[in-house]
Amino acid sequence: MDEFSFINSIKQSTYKQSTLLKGVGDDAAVFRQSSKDIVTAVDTFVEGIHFSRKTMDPFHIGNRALAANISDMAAMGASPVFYLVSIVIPSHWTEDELSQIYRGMQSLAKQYKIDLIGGDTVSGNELTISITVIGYAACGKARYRSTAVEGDIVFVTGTLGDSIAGYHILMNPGQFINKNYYYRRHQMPDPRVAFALELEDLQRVALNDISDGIANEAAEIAEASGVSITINYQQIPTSDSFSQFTVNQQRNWPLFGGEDFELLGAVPKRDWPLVQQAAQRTQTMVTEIGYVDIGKELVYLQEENGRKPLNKKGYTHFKQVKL
Ligand SMILES: Nc1ncnc2c1ncn2[C@@H]1O[C@H](COP(=O)(O)OP(=O)(O)OP(=O)(O)O)[C@@H](O)[C@H]1O
Ligand SMILES: Cc1ncc(C[n+]2csc(CCOP(=O)(O)O)c2C)c(N)n1
Ligand SMILES: [Mg+2]
Ligand SMILES: [Mg+2]
Ligand SMILES: [Mg+2]
Repeated sequence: MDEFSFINSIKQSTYKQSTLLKGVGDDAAVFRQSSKDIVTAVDTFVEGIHFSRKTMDPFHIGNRALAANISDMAAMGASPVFYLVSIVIPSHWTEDELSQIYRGMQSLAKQYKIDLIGGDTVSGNELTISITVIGYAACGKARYRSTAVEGDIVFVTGTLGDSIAGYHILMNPGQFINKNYYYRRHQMPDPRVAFALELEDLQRVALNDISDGIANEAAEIAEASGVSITINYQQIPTSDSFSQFTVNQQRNWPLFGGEDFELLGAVPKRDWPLVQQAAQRTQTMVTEIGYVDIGKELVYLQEENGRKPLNKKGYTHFKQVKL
């Protein structure tokens, strides 16, 4: 199959979004929007860095690549509407595998009613998928990392550390409880869009999605807002069967593991009940894990024996730490 028949094979025959004027098939896509704020992001997914053939099937690769981008929309309080896919394909990938990658994306796209409106196809050495996502936020309601204020409650959705646990089990096959749960959390994470949109009535909520681990993500909120954040270690939510992992893994994974694609947020105390109601309406678990303080843009970890600065350790490209 050549580049052009490949593009034809992945082109949607109809589009779901009524604002689209031109999708795949010209030099660029066109959509018209006047009443919403447009939110856009791009994230790249590379073989050997974000996945290997051991950790993901082609379907998961597509699904996970798009999920990471949709998660950035959730973190902005935006509803995803369009995506563009730039793909670098090594020659050994078969037509069937490529079509599975696109099926993985399409299944999420169907769930979120989003359209593939463009992209680029190139041959190359490492399978690389770079997805640009476009979303809409209600005017003035995009959520920024820079809006946390002293006295806010810090919360997180879901449970943390599951994705790296899934990765660990995939890489070290053996006796583990709830393997399929952990695989799913690593291979097909659920972005928290519904929950984030349900927060629309809140005047202020700082949000960040957890791609690199809460230590890093909390630091991003602290730096952007010019505040410090204290996380209470005991309150960090983990899944029921997490106790099967070693003491070190149980400690490090929820803080530094990353790729959970849960949301970390900060809201005024008075709005915490509204956050809990939004969580209930969208069947999302939400846990208070700390608070915002004035201070030096630092993150602290509170434990029984006191409070210490939490290193910005986590997944950082070019600088890898072993967990
Ligand atoms: N190469 C780049 N050129 C221009 N802007 C960039 C580049 N890389 C990142 N950015 C910008 O830096 C900011 C932070 O990006 P970052 O990728 O850390 O966020 P993220 O997508 O939430 O995290 P992750 O990539 O871990 O999912 C964003 O505004 C992003 O658009
Ligand atoms: C094969 C393989 N090796 C390592 C990892 C771990 N990993 C890779 S990227 C990343 C952070 C998010 O990246 P980004 O900042 O680009 O969003 C993490 C935790 C993996 N998933 N698969
Ligand atoms: Mg990014
Ligand atoms: Mg993000
Ligand atoms: Mg991202």
